[in-house]
Amino acid sequence: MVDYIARDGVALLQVNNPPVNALSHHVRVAIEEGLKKAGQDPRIKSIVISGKGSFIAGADIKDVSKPTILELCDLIESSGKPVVAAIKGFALGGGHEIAISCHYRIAHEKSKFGFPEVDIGILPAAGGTQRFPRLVGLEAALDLIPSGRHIGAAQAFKLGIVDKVVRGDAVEEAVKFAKSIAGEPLVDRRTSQRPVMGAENAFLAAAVKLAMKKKKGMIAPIVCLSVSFMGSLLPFEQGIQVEAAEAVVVFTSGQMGALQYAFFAQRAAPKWLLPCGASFKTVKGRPIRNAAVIGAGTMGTGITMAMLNAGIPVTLVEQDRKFLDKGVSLLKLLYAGSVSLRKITQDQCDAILSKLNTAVGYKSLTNVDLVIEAVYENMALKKQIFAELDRICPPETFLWTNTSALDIDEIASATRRPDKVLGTHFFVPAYHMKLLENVRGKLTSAETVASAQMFGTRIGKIPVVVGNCHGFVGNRMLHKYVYEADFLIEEGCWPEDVDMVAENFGLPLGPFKVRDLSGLDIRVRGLLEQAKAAGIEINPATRFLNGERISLLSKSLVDKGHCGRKTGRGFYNYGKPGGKIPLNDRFIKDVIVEYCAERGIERRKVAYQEIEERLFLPLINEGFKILEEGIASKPEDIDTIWLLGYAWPRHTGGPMYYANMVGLDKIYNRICHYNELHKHSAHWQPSLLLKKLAASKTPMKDWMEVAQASSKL
Ligand SMILES: CCCCCCCC/C=C\C/C=C/C(=O)SCCNC(=O)CCNC(=O)[C@H](O)C(C)(C)COP(=O)(O)OP(=O)(O)OC[C@H]1O[C@@H](n2cnc3c(N)ncnc32)[C@H](O)[C@@H]1OP(=O)(O)O
Repeated sequence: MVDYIARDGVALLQVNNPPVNALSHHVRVAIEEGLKKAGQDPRIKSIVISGKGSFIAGADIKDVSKPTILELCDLIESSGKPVVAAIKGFALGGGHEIAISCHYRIAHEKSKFGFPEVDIGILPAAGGTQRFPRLVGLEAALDLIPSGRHIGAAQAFKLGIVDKVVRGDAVEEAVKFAKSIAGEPLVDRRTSQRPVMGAENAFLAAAVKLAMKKKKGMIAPIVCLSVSFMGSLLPFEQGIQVEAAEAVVVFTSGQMGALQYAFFAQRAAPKWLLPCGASFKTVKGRPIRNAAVIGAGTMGTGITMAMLNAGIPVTLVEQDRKFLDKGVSLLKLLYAGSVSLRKITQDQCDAILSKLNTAVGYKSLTNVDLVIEAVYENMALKKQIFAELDRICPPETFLWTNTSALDIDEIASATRRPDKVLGTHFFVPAYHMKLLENVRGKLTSAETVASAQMFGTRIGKIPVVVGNCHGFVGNRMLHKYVYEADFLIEEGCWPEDVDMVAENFGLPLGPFKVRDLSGLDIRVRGLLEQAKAAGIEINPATRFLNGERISLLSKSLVDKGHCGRKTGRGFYNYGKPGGKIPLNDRFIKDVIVEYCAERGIERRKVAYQEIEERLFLPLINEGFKILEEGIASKPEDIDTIWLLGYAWPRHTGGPMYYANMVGLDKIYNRICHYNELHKHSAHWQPSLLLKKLAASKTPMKDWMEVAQASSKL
């Protein structure tokens, strides 16, 4: 766990706990033993702490509550022999706290530093909230501790975290340095003994405001701020007492469990398993050497960029030169923006763009490993494209479709290779959003799934395999939330009432602000197409479609020119087309009241609790139906989709984890209650799996056993 290597008067303690050198209990004990051994050996004059491969990525998240890192940090700092941290890779969390307890820090130029504790719901409670401000000053500490942000070695040097940045072997350099400082006094090298620079509170309010915005609803960042600030006014030992007392607050808040769950859920989600038993362990994917994207709209260019950024050569294809040129200009503009923001250099930008080819028509696609079609959502068009691609592309080429809801099997039926057809549901903007829903059809092969998962990871996404149904996992659940939001308005809420509840729950924007952003006309068009497909003519009195309650409120607004932000008015008034600040509007309220009156809907006061339950319970219920049907293979997949694709508040773990926290029996009873009241909405019919799990009180880790046993009956 920790190798002890004594050489020329220096004891090198090298942590060896793959994959990331997490500080498990045994590692902590072994470092302590090494320090004691070195302290007692008169031949040893100085000590170096390093990690094999990387430095230390922090406490082991599985046993984070064992509070011995604090003592370890004190032991390091109080050592009579100089201790030097040799940092390669990551010095995070408890690893960072160990580094700043050392008397000196030598770092490789590519190393990274940060306090990600807040993102798993805790504090740097091994003295980090007290030592760090003493090392870098209060302003930088109040920026870095609550944000959880990683910084590179160059910035760490500027801030005074590291004493020297090296290009070569950090351990060798540290050992050399440790020898050179043997016997030197350490008084001013003990971080805890320094005063806090910049302890005036002018920037405290700004830091609190920022933490409330960026880490909405999370307790740990705010506690970090207050503890670091209070500590700056106190002697170190008293600051440590405050830190310990506040650590209990975050450790017992419930958010820690949810955030730790989210951390592991996100890492478990790419590990796929199909109902046939094939899995990431048994099937290898085929690497993608080159690809083509059909469609140079927002999605197509975004997907192209995601691939180019990962070094995959891409041919961007359109049927019309004008559209192609427009897409390429947009793409070049985005890269130019990255250059001017210094996210990439001009040379990197040129290297990326050198891998971009363009084509009008599909004829040139005779030598590609993968084609991703990203035209607009129209089944007939997609089938026509797939049939043509099937004729032109080599038989082994994967044909994937970017769709957010359409039937993958029907698209695959247009080809002679349905085993190589799969849905890749990217989220907007596709070059940035981390989530990729990989949708397997009935005939999609395990090799295709494995290849899509490998591809997703390569382009920097978290890929999650889901089954084929309307809307897949994310949008299928979202639709229920959107429906209920509309019904709440019909029944008496104003848009701002509903949005406030959703935002208080932790979502960045409520459903109506989101709708204004994406455009009301889009949903209305979808609804009208659905009605047309069902052979139903919509008229002002229509309230049901195929026996299901629908709301045409958006249509009434669109008919009056309210299409959202782009027209300056939607559910809110934005002052001008393209305006960004939503204002409540009497005229919009009049439209709502008139709409209800025309349909004889009596408006009433809807309580806060009802709004919250009606927004989130149908979505959760749908999640259980998705598990029951095998559309998702584990609850972690659903939660990952919601955390990454829909900005679900991370400190509640995701909808399935949240349901488990609230209690499945309570969730089930409330769904039954609303099912009694809303017979015309199938989304209130309780999931059978939820019913079983609630009755059996099955722990979350065993839900899938119950789901699988039920599906075999
Ligand atoms: C009652 C009151 C008591 C009060 C007592 C208070 C005491 C508290 C004292 C101290 C506080 C200190 C806390 C901490 O240090 S918390 C941990 C902080 N560190 C992190 O959050 C880092 C998390 N890790 C990462 O960000 C990344 O893993 C990475 C950047 C280091 C590397 O990324 P990458 O190369 O992409 O690898 P993966 O993320 O895929 O990880 C590989 C593998 O390793 C597992 N893993 C990573 N980090 C940890 C960890 N810290 N603990 C346990 N396991 C970890 C990860 O799950 C992957 O596993 P796999 O899926 O099985 O392969």
